[in-house]
Amino acid sequence: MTDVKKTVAVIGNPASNKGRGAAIGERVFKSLSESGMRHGFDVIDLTGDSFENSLSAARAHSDLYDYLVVIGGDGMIALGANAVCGTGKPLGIVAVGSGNDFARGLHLPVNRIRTAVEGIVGAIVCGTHIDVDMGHVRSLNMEPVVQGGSGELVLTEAGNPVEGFVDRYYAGMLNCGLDASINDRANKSHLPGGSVRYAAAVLVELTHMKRYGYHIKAVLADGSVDERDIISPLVTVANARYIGGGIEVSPYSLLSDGMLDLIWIDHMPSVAECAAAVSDAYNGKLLSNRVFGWERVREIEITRADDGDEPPVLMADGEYVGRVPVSVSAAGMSLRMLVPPAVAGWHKRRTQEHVTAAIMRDGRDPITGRFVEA
Ligand SMILES: Nc1ncnc2c1ncn2[C@@H]1O[C@H](COP(=O)(O)OP(=O)(O)OP(=O)(O)O)[C@@H](O)[C@H]1O
Repeated sequence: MTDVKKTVAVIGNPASNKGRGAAIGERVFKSLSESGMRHGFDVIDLTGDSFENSLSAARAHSDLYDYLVVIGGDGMIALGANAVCGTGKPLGIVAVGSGNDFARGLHLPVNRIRTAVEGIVGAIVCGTHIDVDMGHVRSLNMEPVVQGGSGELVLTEAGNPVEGFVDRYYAGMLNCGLDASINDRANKSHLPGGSVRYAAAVLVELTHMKRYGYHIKAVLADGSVDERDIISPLVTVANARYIGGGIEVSPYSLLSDGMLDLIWIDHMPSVAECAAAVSDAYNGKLLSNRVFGWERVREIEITRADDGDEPPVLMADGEYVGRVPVSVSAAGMSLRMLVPPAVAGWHKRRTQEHVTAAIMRDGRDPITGRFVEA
């Protein structure tokens, strides 16, 4: 490290895990502070009493720190990403949530606090980081604002809905249909373990799928525009690969390609097709299944189609976002992540060629996304 003393800001989630989150936060703070004494950096705590307050503190005090470390699940990573995206300040993560899908996709330790802290210290000392893409979702109209944790409307003192524009980055996926309902059900479940909750929610939600009406206008990888209605139970705009504690919904996602992956259910699936899709989702072959459409997009507008049901409240990284109409774009290489040298090396090795090989294996055309007929 250089002679100028650096500062690491830490943000935990004291409310998580029935209060265990506070103890985990203290443990990480203590451990990082001890390393700081050895390696010459300071540690400060910017944890607030809510998601919004922690995010505001991270933004308002950005001049006080050189690195931000968040402790928790995908929601906390979204908090960190929205605080430092586009600033060049590296984000470290101690993944101790219920899903931890972004950390999993990055090959970072999951639910291993000591290893995660050692990795962060190693990255600071060695100066290793990787730059990754983010999804960026913005409202096209002023809409009622929803609470991130519950999806309930935010009300004025007089009880009227507060209106505003969504403008946020997401690391994992923007869930616009059945996938948002699954996420919602899993969040409210009392079953033990994030992946068990998610799998149970998948099975329930598959039994009453709706035909949501979306109109999409997407700019594809080659610059061409795809505009049409999609009447479907599921539309997802993925930046990263996993959701629900390890379900690989977007196996072709590459965090350094400046693209997002649009995935949707192409036709109402039969029971047999649903069963095949569930099994494919756990072995990385979901998109070999003809129930799903896939397209690689640079940006996309999602509005309400004349036909179909009203899409639910959208979710991103397990948090409620707001309703369509929205525009979504890839913010290429906009988030700098603190990763130890071994993880930085793994990312260099996962290239476009690997992804293209998986697309061809699944029988799709890498440009159009359509299945290539034999
Ligand atoms: N300081 C805080 N006080 C209270 N609640 C918070 C605070 N920070 C975040 N939250 C809430 O915690 C939830 C997200 O927690 P987190 O991402 O750590 O865990 P998780 O949901 O178990 O993880 P995963 O998304 O990986 O399943 C959100 O609903 C968020 O609004």
